[in-house]
Amino acid sequence: MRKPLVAGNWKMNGSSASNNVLLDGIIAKSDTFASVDVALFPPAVYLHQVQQALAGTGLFWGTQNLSQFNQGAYTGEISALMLADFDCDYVLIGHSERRCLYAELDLDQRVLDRIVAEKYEMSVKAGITPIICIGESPEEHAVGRTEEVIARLLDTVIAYQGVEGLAHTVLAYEPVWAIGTGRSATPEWAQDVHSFMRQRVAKHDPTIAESLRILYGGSVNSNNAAPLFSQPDVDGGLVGGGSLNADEFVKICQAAVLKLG
Ligand SMILES: O=C[C@H](O)COP(=O)(O)O
Repeated sequence: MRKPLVAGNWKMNGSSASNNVLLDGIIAKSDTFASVDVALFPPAVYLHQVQQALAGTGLFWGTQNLSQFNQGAYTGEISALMLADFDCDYVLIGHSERRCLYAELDLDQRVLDRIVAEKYEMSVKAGITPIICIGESPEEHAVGRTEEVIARLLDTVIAYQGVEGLAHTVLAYEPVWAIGTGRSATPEWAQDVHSFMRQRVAKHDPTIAESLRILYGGSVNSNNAAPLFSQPDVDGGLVGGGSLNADEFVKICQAAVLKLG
C-alpha cells in the first residue's frame, strides 16, 4: 500500500503573520492525519519560518521550484544544495505556472521538458524528493491530447535520468484546465490518467511503477478530496487554494486518511 501524500502549495501567498495562523491551525490538528504524509510548500522567503514551525511535528516541507544549476551567476535562482541546507524534503518541479508564466526555456530555446529533467536530476542528487508536475492545457484537453502530453514528459525524464530515479520521485497529474478554476477533474478521469501514467512507467520497471506515488492537483477541496483520493491510482493531492485555510486543508488531509481504510 502506497502511503498517501497531501502537498500544500501556497504559491505566492502569505505573510509572516498569516503563515503563523495557518501553521498553528494545521499543527494543532496534525494528530488527526498522522498516518499520511503531509508537506507544505511556502514561498522561499518563508522557508525558514516553516522549517522552524514544523520541526519535530512529523510534517514535511519543501519549495516550489529550484535551479537546474548548482551555483553561480543565476540571479534569483535557488539551488538544490541550498534547499538541502534547509533540510527540505520535497521540491515541486515543472509546475504549469512555471512552464506557462515564466517560459522555462534555456538559452538555446530548447524544450521545457529538458529543463524539468535537469531540475529533477539536481534534486535527486541532493537527496530532495522531486514532485514532478505534468498535465495537459485546456487546448490539449479539448482535442484529446492528454496521454500524448503526459507520455512525452515521462519519457523525457526517464530517458534523461533512467527509470531508477523514479523510485525516489513523486508525480503529480495537474490538468491545467482544473488549476484554480474550481473545476476539478472527476474522480474517474483522474483515475484513468493516473493509471495511464503508472502503466507507462511499468513498461520500464513494474516494481517502481507499483510503489510510485501519483498525486492529483487541480481545485482539490474538502468536498471532492475523499472521492478523488479513493481512486486506486490516486495517492493523494497537490493542493493550491485549499491549502491556504487551516480548517479546509486539515479536512483534505483527513480525507487522505480515509484511503487507508
Ligand atoms: O499546486 C497546486 C495546483 O496548481 C492546484 O492549485 P489549486 O488547488 O488552487 O487548483
